[in-house]
This record gives sequence, C-alpha cells and structure tokens, in this order.
Amino acid sequence: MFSLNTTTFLNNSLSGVVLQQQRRVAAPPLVVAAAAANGRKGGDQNVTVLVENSVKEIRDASPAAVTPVEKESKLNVSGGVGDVYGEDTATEDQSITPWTVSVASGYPLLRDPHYNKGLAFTEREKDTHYLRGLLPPVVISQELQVKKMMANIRQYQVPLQRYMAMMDLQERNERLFYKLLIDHVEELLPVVYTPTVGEACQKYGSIFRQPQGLFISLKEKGKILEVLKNWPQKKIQVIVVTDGERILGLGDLGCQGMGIPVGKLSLYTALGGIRPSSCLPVTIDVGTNNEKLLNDEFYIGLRQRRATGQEYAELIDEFMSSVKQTYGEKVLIQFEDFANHNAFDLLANYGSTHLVFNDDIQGTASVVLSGLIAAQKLVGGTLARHTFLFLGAGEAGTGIAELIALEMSKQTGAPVEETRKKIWMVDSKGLITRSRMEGLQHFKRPWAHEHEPVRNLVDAVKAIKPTVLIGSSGAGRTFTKEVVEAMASFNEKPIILALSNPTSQSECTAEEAYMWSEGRAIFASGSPFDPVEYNGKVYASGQANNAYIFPGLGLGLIISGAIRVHDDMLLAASEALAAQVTEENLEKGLIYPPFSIIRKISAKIAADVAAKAYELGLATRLPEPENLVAYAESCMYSPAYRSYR
Ligand SMILES: O=C([O-])CC(=O)C(=O)O
Ligand SMILES: [Mg+2]
Repeated sequence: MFSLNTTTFLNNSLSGVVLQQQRRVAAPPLVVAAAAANGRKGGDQNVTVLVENSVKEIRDASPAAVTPVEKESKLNVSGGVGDVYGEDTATEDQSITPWTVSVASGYPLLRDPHYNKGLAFTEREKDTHYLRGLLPPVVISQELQVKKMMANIRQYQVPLQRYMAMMDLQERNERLFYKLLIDHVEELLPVVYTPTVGEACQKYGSIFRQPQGLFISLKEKGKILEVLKNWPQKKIQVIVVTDGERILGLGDLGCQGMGIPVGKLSLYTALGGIRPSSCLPVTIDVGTNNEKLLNDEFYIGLRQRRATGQEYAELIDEFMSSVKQTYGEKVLIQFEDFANHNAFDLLANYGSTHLVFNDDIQGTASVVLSGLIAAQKLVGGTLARHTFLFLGAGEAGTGIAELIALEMSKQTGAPVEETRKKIWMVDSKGLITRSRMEGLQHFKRPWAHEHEPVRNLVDAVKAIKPTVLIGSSGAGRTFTKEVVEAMASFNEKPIILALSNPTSQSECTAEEAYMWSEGRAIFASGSPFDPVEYNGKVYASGQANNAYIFPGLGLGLIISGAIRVHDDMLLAASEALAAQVTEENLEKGLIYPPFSIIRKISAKIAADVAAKAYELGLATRLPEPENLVAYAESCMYSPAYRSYR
C-alpha cells in the first residue's frame, strides 16, 4: 500500500538535498505509514513532528539502518539515521532543513520518555501536539527543571532513594535525566553508578519497576533472535552484557545484576555521548548460586542453580551470533562482571570474531595504567623502575598487570616476559610463586616467579618491598594498618590503589591510607571517597574507575567503525587520560582529572583510540576525519530538548 519504498527515500536523502526531498515527498510516506500502522487517521493522536537535525546524520543515513515502520506505532528517527549518532548529532550547519519524524502526540507523548519534556513544552507545541489541558499553564526551561530535580533529589538522605528518583526520571523524561547527569556529574555519578548501583542490584527485585534492558534466560534458548527483535530500538551500537555472577565485589547477584549494564550504559551516554537509543543493556540469566536470592520471594530471576559447561556456553554462543546477525559486526559488546572462570574465556573465544571488550579486565587496566603514568610526575622516574604487588589475581588484577607489563616493555624495549617479572601477586593462598605453578589457573601463571612461599599480604609486602600496591581482591579492609605502614616504611611516596567496589569492598579507605602513611600515600580507589583532613591538611583522592575509559573508548570504536579491540587502543586510552591530568591536579595529589570535564576527556580518548584503529587497519569508516577530536565532539549526544514543529 505504501508504494514509496523507504530505501529509495533514504538513498535520495543521502544526496544531501534534504529540503527538496522534504518537499518532494509532500505527505511523508513514513509518517503516513506510521499513522496507519497505528490504526488511526493522520492528525489524530499520531502526528508529524519536525525535528531540527543535522546534515551529517542525514548524510550518514544508511538503508540498512531503516526501522521497519510496519511494526512501529511511531517512526523513531533514531532507527532510521546515521550509524553513529542519529538524531542527537551536533548540528554542523544549523540552516539545514529538518528531517521528518513522527512521534506520538497528545497524552502518549507525555508518557514517552524519549520525547517527553514535561513542563517545558512550548505554547506552540501544546497546540500542535494536542497537549492543551494536559499540562498546567506554565512553561519552564530545561534549566529550571534541572534546578527543581536537583533540589528534589538532594532532599533524599538515603542513597537508594536518590537512585530510584533518578531511575524514575529516566523512565519519564530521558533528556532531562541526561541533562541532570551531565551537568552534575560529580554529584550524581555515585548515585546512578558505583557505589549505589551495587545496593540497587542487591535489592533489585524489591525496587523493580520497569524493565530497562533485555533479560535473556535459559527459557529463551533457541529464541534469542526473536528476543532481540522485541527490543524497541533497532540500531544498536553498544551492548553491555552481564551474567550477574560477579557483580562488583558483591558476588553472585544473578538476574539482579541488570542494574550494572543499565548504569554502565547511562554513562556511555552521559560521559561518552553515545545516544541512548543505540545502547542495549542485557542480562543473561543462567540461574544463581546465591542462596539468599534463591529464597527471596521478590527475586526476579530463574530460581535454579547456575547452569555451567555446555549449557552455559551454548546460550552465550547463541547470544553472540544472534547479536552479530541482528546488529552487524560493528556493534560493541562489553562484557561486564562475569566471574573469572568465564571472563577470560569469553574474551579469548570472541575476541577474534566480534568487537568485544571486557571492562573489568581491559577497562580497569587502562584506567589504572593511566593513573600510574600520571603518578610518575609525582614520584619521578619511569614506570619500569617500580615493583608492583597485587592483592587479588583475578580479571582486574591480571588485566592491569598485563597492560603495565606491555607499557613497560614499550618504554624500555625489554620483552614483556622480562617486564612481567617486576609484577607480583598475592591471592587467597598467599604469594603466587613458581612452586605453586601446578595448581594455578592459566591467567595467574605469568605472574608466578621464583620465591620462597609467603602466606599473607603483610609478609609479601615486607618481602617484595613494592613501590606500588594494588588491591583488586573484592575483599574489603584487607589493606590493614600494618600493610600500609609497611608500604610507608620503605617508600617516601607509596602508591596505593584500593580498587574493589563498592565502598564496602574497598581494600582501605582514603582516610586510612593517608593516616597510616602519615599523609605520604598517593592514593586512588575504585569507589569515590570524600576528601580527608589529616594533620590540618585536606587530601583529595582520585577515583580509579573504568568509567573514565569505557565511554571514550566506545565512542572511538564507533566513530572509526572499528571491527576489533586491540591492546594498543587501551594503551592509547591510558595515555590520553593521563595527559588530561594537570599540574594543579597533581599538586593536590590527584592522579586523575576531575569527572566534571569527562566529556572533553572522552572526546580525547575517542580521538586517540580511533587514530589507533586507523593506524592498525581496524577502522572501516573512511575516509579518516582530519580532526578526530573535533569529529568525536561533534558526534556526541546532547541532552538539550529539541523543538517539535
Ligand atoms: O562498576 C564499577 O564501578 C567498576 C567495575 O567495573 C567493577 O567494580 O566491576
Ligand atoms: Mg565491572
């Protein structure tokens, strides 16, 4: 019935003659289709909205990205435009004509978080979109809405209440949610992300309101392709997936781990500028071994113990191939909070066939390496002069260690087998040594060096005399007074990183690190700590959290059309982040820049990652833009309201 085919329409628009195209298609067929599909006459509740858009997104439009309108009650512009950012791309030329979008109007418009503006709808919009009487008379700005929401959120004393208020906002008015998060990033990051997200996952069943991502359980085996089709957005660029087995340092939270992909992806948008409609949170539910959850009447997941072996592998494999089939090979899949025994294998199994990235192995490694590079300006010398000791030899610890060894090898020219010898690890059985080689998991073996057995951390610190102590154990309060004092006894400025999350699992607090080292430690932690006063001096500490890295890394992969993640990209990201640390930051003992400038940082990381992708021949988006930083910035999602005309 709708004879004008969407492919032709979009192909024509690629010519860039958008204005003419708009006129030529007098009654935009997509809109007619949308209205009809909704079973209504045009002009009823589903009307055309003209949204100002950029020439770039229209130029980028690819027929492959077209959303099948038949299935939609509205045509969402984000489903039909550019590969990179769609509707939210910064406008290169404001004079270019609008693109046509149909969104619901009237009451459904107020209920659609992607388009709702609450009290910010203009008088004209109220007239043209059947909103008269549905809203009170006032029209307020988005800035005033932000002010009001911040005042509301600050009234809550309990972090989880703040989290829920933010989630409600995300469900109600997505742009306002992102505006709040971007404008108040330092205050709201601990609310929507670590540490509060950890508590939210623990209580996810009780606070569950709306699904925020896809749940793929063993019940969906054999049907994952169909499940992906049920998700309303079609042009997905980033997926964060967990199986909930190792949520932060909190252990197995099963299906309730969903809070993590949701939180990570809201950071992809707020910090890295990836548009929300192209982000997909996924939780794979193969059961849980958490007895408490299995006995919790509000638990939302499969009530069975974890499937393992072939059953597990088959579900993951079906997921991975369905994702590639549905979204193509350039969709970024971020593995998050898988247990060690799966995390390494997943990366190894899919690293050469999919665009995959493990945030806990690679993202954490990149952010820690960056902090260490910056710290050299405080302690003098190079990375290679250091001796490193890790507590915790899992995905985070060994991932960081390997990246440090690679960087040392790059700096000194020594083979990586040599530089690894400067890195030691303690696990639950004590120092990892050659004598333990037999029983060691494969990812621990490169760190087994010749040494007599050492049972615990404090003895290992005394024996190895590290200059850098890194906690990646998931076990809180393990950097005891004795450990920190030992570090401070043979280092003028001991570097101490307590990376485990959330705050309860941190190996020590900022206060402990400064107090026990008499204010000499260079300290950073995975979860945030407030500044500490010690001996009349205020000590701030940095947050060594992968949130500095993954949003910019993801943006860089997307804007270059990268098809694989390479270690050199992680090194590039580390260096880009370290370069953002100013003298002023260092004077305060900070080895990370403030999160308040994270979007600028993400653009720089993205540019350097993209440059590396081009250099390595892994980029497919050609030609390479001349100014990658400017290009990355121009691609970033803006949460400002658009006018509906
Ligand atoms: O989520 C965070 O804050 C950092 C992270 O990846 C983890 O601890 O697993
Ligand atoms: Mg994680």
